[in-house]
Amino acid sequence: MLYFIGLGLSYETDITVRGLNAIRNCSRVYLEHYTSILMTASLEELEEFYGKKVTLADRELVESGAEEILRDADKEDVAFLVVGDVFGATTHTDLVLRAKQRNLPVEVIHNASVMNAVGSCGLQLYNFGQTISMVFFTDSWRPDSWYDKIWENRKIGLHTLVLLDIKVKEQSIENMARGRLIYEPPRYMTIAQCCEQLLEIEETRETKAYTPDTPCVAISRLGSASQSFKAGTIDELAQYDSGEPLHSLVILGRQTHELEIEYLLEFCDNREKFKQDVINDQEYFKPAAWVPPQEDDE
Ligand SMILES: C[S@@+](CC[C@H](N)C(=O)[O-])C[C@H]1O[C@@H](n2cnc3c(N)ncnc32)[C@H](O)[C@@H]1O
Repeated sequence: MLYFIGLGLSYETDITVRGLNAIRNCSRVYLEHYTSILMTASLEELEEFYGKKVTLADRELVESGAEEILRDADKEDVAFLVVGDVFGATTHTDLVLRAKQRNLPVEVIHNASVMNAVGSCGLQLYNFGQTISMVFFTDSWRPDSWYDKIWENRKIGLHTLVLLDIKVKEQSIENMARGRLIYEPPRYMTIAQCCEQLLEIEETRETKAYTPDTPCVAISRLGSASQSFKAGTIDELAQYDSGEPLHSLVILGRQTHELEIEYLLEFCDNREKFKQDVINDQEYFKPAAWVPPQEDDE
């Protein structure tokens, strides 16, 4: 059996009882290690807790060396662990499909994901639109296809969850070109970096999917003892020190409910200003008034 097991958001003990039991019967255990990190447990702590050796699976192993992970999964139990939920990142459906194409038995054991735990900032999950990923800009690569998705979400009044890039095993261009397997220290995008990139692309596009005054909420270290939320405009959060990773951002939609706003007021510096920012943003993005179709009198 190939088990895909979600680990939850933070602690080694966030795993479900069913997930833990499955791991204990596995002959090989892989931990996916490029889309997210378990914030409060090291590899050694996980190994001790499971009583098993755990192999870190980087992007190369999962995408190019998948055969190694799938090997003999019809004869023995193998576990592929994912921080959060298995399907909280888009990449893992590919591995599930490959296993199914080889007729390997697959079982998924779910867990909490940033995609649902984000509700603890007070915004209702039912009011979210498409999630976007913000990648680190480089001098020559500043992708902005996410901008259109924010625009689409905001046009129909929905919130946008922005997941922030992490680079845990990255080679410099020079080391890559020279074939040297030397990796840069891990990097995690901060809320301020994300907001600066949002502002830069709005300045280039100028179609006002959002403005510097659009209200947002910064979500840091969700599910850990130090989880924190900060509500403010994009401009304000571009100055915010979000601390240790991991971080996500939510750009508010126009349909923000008054209970959602009340919840968010706990997390802002100036309640009156934040309320006014929400009203101004809603006014700005208000859809054109509905005009009934003209009756044809003839
Ligand atoms: C590609 S997603 C993977 C999500 C994961 N599989 C899950 O289901 O939660 C990784 C990104 O989600 C966000 N994220 C994940 N866990 C988080 C947490 N505990 N607090 C805040 N943001 C988090 C960060 O932006 C991180 O870079």
